[in-house]
Amino acid sequence: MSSKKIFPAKLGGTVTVPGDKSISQRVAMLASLAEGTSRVVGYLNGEDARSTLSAMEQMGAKAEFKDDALYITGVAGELRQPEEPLDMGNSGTGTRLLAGIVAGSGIEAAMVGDASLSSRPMGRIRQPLELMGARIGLTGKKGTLPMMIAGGNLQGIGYLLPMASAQVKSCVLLAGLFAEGKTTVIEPRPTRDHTEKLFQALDIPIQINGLEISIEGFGKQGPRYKARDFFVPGDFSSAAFWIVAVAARPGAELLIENVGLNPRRTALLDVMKRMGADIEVSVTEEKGDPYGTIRVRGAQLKGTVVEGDEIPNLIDELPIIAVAGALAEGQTDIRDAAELRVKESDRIAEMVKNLQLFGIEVDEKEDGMVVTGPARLKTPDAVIDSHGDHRIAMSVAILNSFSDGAITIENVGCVDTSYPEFWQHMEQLGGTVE
Ligand SMILES: O=C(O)C1=C[C@@H](OP(=O)(O)O)[C@@H](O)[C@H](O)C1
Ligand SMILES: C=C(OP(=O)(O)O)C(=O)O
Repeated sequence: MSSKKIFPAKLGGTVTVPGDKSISQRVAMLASLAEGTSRVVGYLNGEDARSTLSAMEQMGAKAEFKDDALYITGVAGELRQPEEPLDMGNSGTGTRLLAGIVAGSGIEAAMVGDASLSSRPMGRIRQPLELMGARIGLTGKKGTLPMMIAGGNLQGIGYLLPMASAQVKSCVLLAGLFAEGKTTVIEPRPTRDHTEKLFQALDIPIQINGLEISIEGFGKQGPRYKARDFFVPGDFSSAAFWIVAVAARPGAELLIENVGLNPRRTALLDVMKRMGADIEVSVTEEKGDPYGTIRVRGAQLKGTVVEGDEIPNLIDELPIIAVAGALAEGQTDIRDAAELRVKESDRIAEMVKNLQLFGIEVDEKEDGMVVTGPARLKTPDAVIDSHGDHRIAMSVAILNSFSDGAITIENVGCVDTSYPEFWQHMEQLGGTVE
């Protein structure tokens, strides 16, 4: 089990974060279904993106990395039945989105994953996929993996999402590509819209009317569209760690280039500005999934409330927002975020426990937490276990950069799922990691 020792440090400088995990995985799936070869620049070289790509290769797509780009040759709508179970590793996004595609096609496939993924709820995709006519078996104890999918002959449905989840929304829309008739999903709150943007880029007919999204299915022969080139911007969720590390330290400065700026992903910037951070954004490309540059100058932060419609647009940033809360003056109150309990770990329980180890005052709530700062950090003697959750490992590493002693974080291999260069970038920005 790998571990890292993190020393206190004032972080700052210039960094380019690796490709967006959500966009990379959607590009892998959609380019694999296309007719012809797509050239993809910026594809994330992380484990989640790799397991999704391997699953597509098992079903007939061809993928090759050449001269800094990924070339994906698609199956023109007709997936091949995989001979082995699809191993989705640690990826909730890969599993839930791909389940929609497999259910839509006429093939049968099994999906498996690591211990963390095998504890995450899959009933949320079984319900709409069964309503469309697929057969889904969840053989795990509590509606969890392994999953058996027998697809084909789907009918379009109208579906009101029971929770704000871009994964469930995208699963239904991807299955809808293969259905007879129209599929409509209605979201309770706006969530990331990368699937919709990629459908538009590929000229797949999609109608978006506020929170209601519809597509006309291609029917059981599967979707027919041509390959194209894709650019994957840097992952805002990876940039978030450095944004908080610098925003919370008066005098520090940071420049992040070529980073995704989709407004359904960047609510952290609004939160940080409310907390008093000095942040400037400049958009390089507005079309499709926007991206550009973020400049941050550190300040003494103050507490805020994070709740409601903001939550889905910063869902993966909540562990690092809890860290910002610990460094800010007054209370930071995170609400409406019960979904955090079913991520790679129970992120509410894990962050509460970890903040308490540093001596920070924090109250656990069913759907969030209240953190009181500014904390005088007490470097824990104990080693901290990430419990296999990449965002917990990286958040604790940033928190310790504000401490006055070294800590050891155990079980850090998980960081490779989304950000393999994280430790190297920490050193590049002035940190010391052993
Ligand atoms: O659609 C996506 O790419 C994602 C959606 C979110 O999950 P939910 O849809 O479960 O909220 C997010 O937490 C995950 O990291 C990526
Ligand atoms: C929740 C996450 O990913 P996934 O659901 O794809 O495993 C994440 O990256 O924080």
